Amino acid sequence: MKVLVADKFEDSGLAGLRSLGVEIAYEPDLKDTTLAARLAEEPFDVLIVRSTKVSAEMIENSRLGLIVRAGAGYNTIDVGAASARGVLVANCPGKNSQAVAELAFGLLLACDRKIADNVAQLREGKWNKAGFSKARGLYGRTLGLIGMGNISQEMIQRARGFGMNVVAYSRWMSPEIAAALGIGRAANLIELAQQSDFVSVHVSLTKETRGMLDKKFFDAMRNGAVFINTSRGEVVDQAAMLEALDTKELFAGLDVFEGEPEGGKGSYEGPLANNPRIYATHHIGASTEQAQEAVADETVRIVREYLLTGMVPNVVNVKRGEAASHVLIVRHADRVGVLAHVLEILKGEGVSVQEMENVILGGAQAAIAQISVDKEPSPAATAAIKLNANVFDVNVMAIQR
Ligand SMILES: NC(=O)C1=CN([C@@H]2O[C@H](COP(=O)(O)OP(=O)(O)OC[C@H]3O[C@@H](n4cnc5c(N)ncnc54)[C@H](O)[C@@H]3O)[C@@H](O)[C@H]2O)C=CC1
Ligand SMILES: O=C(O)C(=O)COP(=O)(O)O
Repeated sequence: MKVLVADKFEDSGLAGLRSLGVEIAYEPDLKDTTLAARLAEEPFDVLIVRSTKVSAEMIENSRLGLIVRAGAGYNTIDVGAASARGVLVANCPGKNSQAVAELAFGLLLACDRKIADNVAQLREGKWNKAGFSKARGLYGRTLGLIGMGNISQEMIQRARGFGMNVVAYSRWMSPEIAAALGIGRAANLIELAQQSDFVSVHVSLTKETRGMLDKKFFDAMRNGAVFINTSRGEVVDQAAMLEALDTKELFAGLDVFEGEPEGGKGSYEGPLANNPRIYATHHIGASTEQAQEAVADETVRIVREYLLTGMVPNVVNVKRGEAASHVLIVRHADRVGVLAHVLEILKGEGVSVQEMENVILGGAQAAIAQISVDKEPSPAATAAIKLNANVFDVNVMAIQR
């Protein structure tokens, strides 16, 4: 198996991959055309990336079977194109969430105490205790969280340590779950903005979340509030945020930017770099030793499972049973050709198999195949399946959703 690592990756992860006996090409500077050319020229089975973009063209001109996002957000991978070519995409959920929560709190405190400006002025030889004595403080204030995934859950624990109240907006969090987490629940983003002194965004970038934090949201924020974004720049309407920094006297702590450079070095001259109301970091949320080691371990686990079993943990592009309407349960003698017989009959009826599992029972005499299909096979097809001497029985069940 050939594995291409096209991003910076921990030594422990490279050692873990080597111990699997796979052939590794570690080329962390590949991107855009150089990555496309490399994938087209050599038949790699697995591609490992961090924030490096993986386009449809790269996927289509490759022999990849698996793309691993060594991190959480996979918006930089054309998952639709991967699905269309039968390429699995997996990520490492929850492995860097503590690191991101730590940075989000760093930005939150930095915005409240203007730490970067303190440092900058002292380095210029200026003492300005008077100018920097207007912080609001965190204790007793309300932190509003957007999204309730791995990072938000880490944020709750840290907010508790600072004596903050937490309110969250989430699509799936019921009042009971909010109560169990010991936090408040905002019915929508406007309510969240109105209730929060500090807002921190932790949603994945999707077509629904792109530009989700718009002018209406920023208009609803409290005057002088702090806005933290460590998720993705594109979740925010940048013009609306920039306007609100002035009109609502907000401060923003940002780790991510629309159109940020790929990789470790580059230039950035966007409108967010020089605004005195913005404290910005260089997309370093996940970049702690602990987080990178945890991500590397998980990446090695994913590749190991793929290599040894063909199964992939944390796949993000398998749609389990969504198109299936019926399931066939075929109890049969464990003999060569039985499943081929069943599939041949289904094919003759134009019935498409969605998922299939065949388990062998103790003693290795008999097996049960569960085959989910996109429409109900006719009674004639079921009868034809039963005609095989090695088929004991066939049941067809409608899937209840
Ligand atoms: N700055 C950095 O270095 C890092 C940034 N991230 C970013 O943070 C994001 C969140 O990370 P995790 O919490 O680990 O992911 P997660 O998958 O555990 O949580 C994402 C949450 O977003 C919610 N969500 C998605 N669409 C939504 C919508 N339309 N409305 C409301 N909620 C919605 C989901 O329900 C889920 O609870 C990642 O997708 C990634 O973009 C993640 C790790 C490092
Ligand atoms: O895990 C994520 O979603 C991140 O944004 C981390 O990005 P990185 O691996 O540091 O390029």
